[in-house]
Amino acid sequence: MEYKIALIKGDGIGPEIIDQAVRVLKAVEEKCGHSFKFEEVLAGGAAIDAEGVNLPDRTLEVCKESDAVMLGAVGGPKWDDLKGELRPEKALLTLRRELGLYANIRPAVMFEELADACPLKDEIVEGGLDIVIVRELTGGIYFGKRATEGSHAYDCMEYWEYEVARIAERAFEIAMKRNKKVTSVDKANVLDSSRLWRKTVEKTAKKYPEVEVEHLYVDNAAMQLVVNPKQFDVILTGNMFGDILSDEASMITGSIGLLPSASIGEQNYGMFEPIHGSAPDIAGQNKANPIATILSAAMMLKYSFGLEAESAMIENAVKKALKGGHRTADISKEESYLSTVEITDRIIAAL
Ligand SMILES: NC(=O)c1ccc[n+]([C@@H]2O[C@H](COP(=O)([O-])OP(=O)(O)OC[C@H]3O[C@@H](n4cnc5c(N)ncnc54)[C@H](O)[C@@H]3O)[C@@H](O)[C@H]2O)c1
Ligand SMILES: CC(C)[C@H](C(=O)O)[C@@H](O)C(=O)O
Ligand SMILES: [Mg+2]
Repeated sequence: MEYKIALIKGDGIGPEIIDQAVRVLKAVEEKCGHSFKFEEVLAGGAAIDAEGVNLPDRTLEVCKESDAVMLGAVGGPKWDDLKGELRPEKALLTLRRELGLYANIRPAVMFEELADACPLKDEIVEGGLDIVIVRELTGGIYFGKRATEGSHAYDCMEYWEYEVARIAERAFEIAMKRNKKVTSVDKANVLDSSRLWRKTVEKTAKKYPEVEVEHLYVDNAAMQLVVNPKQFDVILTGNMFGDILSDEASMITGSIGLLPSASIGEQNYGMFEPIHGSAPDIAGQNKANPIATILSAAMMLKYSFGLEAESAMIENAVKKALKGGHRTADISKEESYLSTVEITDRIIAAL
C-alpha cells in the first residue's frame, strides 16, 4: 500500500525530530514493503518567515489530500511579539479545527528501563505507569469568544454538549480496551462549562456500565498525579486542562521528550505530533530527544493506516534501544549521552 504523509517540520527542534521519525519510517518501509510518500509543507514560524502567514492555504490543502499529517512543533521567541491570530501556534489550532481533529490521545507510559528518570519516589511508580490522557482538542477556552479591549481582555471557556459527548465516547471506548476506568477531570465546583461537561460524561457513562467512572476537580487531579499516578487508567478532560496535565504526566514518565500524541476525528485520518514544543533552548544542537516524535509515527501507523504490527515494531525498537542503555541528554543520568541522530541510529538498528 502507498500512504501519503504531509510533513510539517515547524520551528526550533521541529525539523531535527521530524527528520528522525522519517528515517525510522523509511526503515519500516524497507523492511515491510509499504510505500510512504512524504510531502513537506510549511506552518508556524517557518511559514511566517517564508510566506508571511502562519498557515499557507497550500499547507491545509496538502494536509487534506494526505492520509495523515506529522508535525514537529511550532513557535519560538522570534515570533513571540506577534498578535494572537498571527502567531505560529495559531497555525496548529487552525489545523486541528479545520481538519476536525477533536480527540487528542496522549499515552503516558513509563518504560521500565527509565524508572530512574522519574523524579518521584520509587514506591510511587513501582511496577510502571500506563495512563492515556484523552484531551478534547477543538473546543473549550482555546476556541471560545475572545477579545482584547484596551486594558481588558478575555477568553471564554465554552462547551457544547455534543463536543463533550463525542470526546467522552472516545475515552470510554479506549477504556473498554484497557482497565475499564475513566477519570473525568473538570472544575465543576466553579465553572458552568464543567457542570455541563460532568452531566454529559455521566450520560455517556450509562452506555458503558462495565467502565468505572469517577470525577475529579482539576486541582486535585494535578495533585493526585504526583501522589498516586497509578490510580489512573484513562483521564478524560477538556482542552486546557488536558494540555497542562499531559505535560505533568510526561515528566512522571521521565521526560517530555518521550510522549507522543494522536489527534483524530471521526475517520482514521489524523495529525501526529509529540506533546512537547519547539524547545528553543536546545534547538539546532542535535540534543533533542526524538522518541516522542518516533512514537508519534508509530501511533500514525496504528491509528491512521491500521498497521498494528509495524507500529508495535517501532515501539519495541524504542524499548530495545532504551534497554540497551542508550540515552539522550534529558533522560541520561551520566555525563555522556547520545545525540538526536545517534539515538535514532540505535532505534533503527533495533528494528
Ligand atoms: N505542539 C507544538 O507545536 C507546541 C507545543 C508546546 C509548546 N510549543 C511552543 O514551543 C515554544 C517553547 O515552549 P516551551 O518552552 O513552553 O515548551 P517546550 O516543550 O518547547 O520546552 C519545555 C522544556 O522541555 C524541553 N524539551 C522539550 N522537548 C524536548 C525534547 N524532545 N528533548 C529534550 N528536551 C525537550 C525543552 O528543552 C525545555 O527545557 C513556544 O513557542 C510554545 O508556544 C509548541
Ligand atoms: C502550542 C500550543 C498551541 C499547544 C496546545 O496548547 O495545545 C501545545 O502546548 C500542545 O500541547 O500541543
Ligand atoms: Mg502543551
